[in-house]
Amino acid sequence: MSPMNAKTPVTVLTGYLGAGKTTLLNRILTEDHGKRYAVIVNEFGEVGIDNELIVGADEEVFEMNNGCVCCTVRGDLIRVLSGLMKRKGGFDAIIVETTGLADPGPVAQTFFVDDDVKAKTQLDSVTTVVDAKHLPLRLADSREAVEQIAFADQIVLNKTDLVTDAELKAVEAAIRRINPLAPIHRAQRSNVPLDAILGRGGFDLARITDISPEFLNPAHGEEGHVHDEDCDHDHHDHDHSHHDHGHAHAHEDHAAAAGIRGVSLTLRKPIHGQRVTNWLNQLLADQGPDILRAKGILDVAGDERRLVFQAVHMILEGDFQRDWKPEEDRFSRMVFIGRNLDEAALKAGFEACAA
Ligand SMILES: Nc1nc2c(ncn2[C@@H]2O[C@H](COP(=O)(O)OP(=O)(O)OP(=O)(O)O)[C@@H](O)[C@H]2O)c(=O)[nH]1
Repeated sequence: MSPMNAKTPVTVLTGYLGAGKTTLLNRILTEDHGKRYAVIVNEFGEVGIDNELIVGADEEVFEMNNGCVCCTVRGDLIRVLSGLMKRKGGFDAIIVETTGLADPGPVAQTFFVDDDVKAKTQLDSVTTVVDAKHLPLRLADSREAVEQIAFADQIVLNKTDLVTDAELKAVEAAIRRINPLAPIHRAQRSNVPLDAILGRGGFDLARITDISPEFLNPAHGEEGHVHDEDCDHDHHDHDHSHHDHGHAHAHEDHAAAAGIRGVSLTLRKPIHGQRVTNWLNQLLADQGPDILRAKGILDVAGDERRLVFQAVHMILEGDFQRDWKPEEDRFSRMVFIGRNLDEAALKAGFEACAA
């Protein structure tokens, strides 16, 4: 399962206007890490201050042949990536910075769909930079801001210098409600350790348990649970201290206003492989436009390996990966992030897939 080491990892960097993406990018480009990064910036026709960076991409989004409006890819990005991959020597990694108002969906889907891109690159993560001070406002007024959090494999919670500890916890709680899965890295001036965010395989479920152990653990509680110190660890990041549960329910309404939230489901019985595949395919076909992201690790009856899957809207990919370890507690878990999610129906559908 690792043809991926031949592929160049790509980080999609997203985040609302002014969140700190360029600050992070500058750190990536100037720190002494001995790696060669190519940066692709999409400028939406503006001449931005970003244009010293390596390559520009035009906004060119198209629908895929299946006619689903949620399935779009970036033609410009495919061309720029293909061009980069042909360069002699290549790059250790590629960063795609999207502008603050972009929907990360089409960018992420590009990596699943185009054969050439798929053969040569590997989406490492969608990394979203969030402004801790302004997030509450953005969640209330900007659908893009909510979607960027929903799509994230990991989140850089920046500008923590501008908020109190209580505000910070409230912001984390609001993020968790939308995206129960993505590790949150607190930062000032985007000073997150680069090795904590790049090359972590955040998009690839093979490593998801390394990154967010809570993903495989039984749920701590109901929807809206604020993770405690056992959750959300990034093992390289020592400045996290979640000593309490923050009870920041005042922010619930913001995410609710955009209607996007995360639902996570756990089943402690082996799953019937074909049944779960059929169910997921049907679910995504019916609700793909509303389901922004889904991820899961499944204990399939009769197989010693963990089945992992990952979806962006309707595009679903799944793979048997490493064996369950003998001492490992086996169970199946999936997370859906989207709007209009019917938790009871999802739960019933999932449970019906038991072997
Ligand atoms: N106080 C404070 N300011 C920050 C921090 N990080 C970045 N800034 C400032 O916030 C402003 C925006 O940062 P950028 O890195 O340009 O943000 P961006 O996300 O690239 O913004 P766009 O290109 O507009 O989408 C700049 O003036 C930064 O100096 C931080 O942690 N704390």
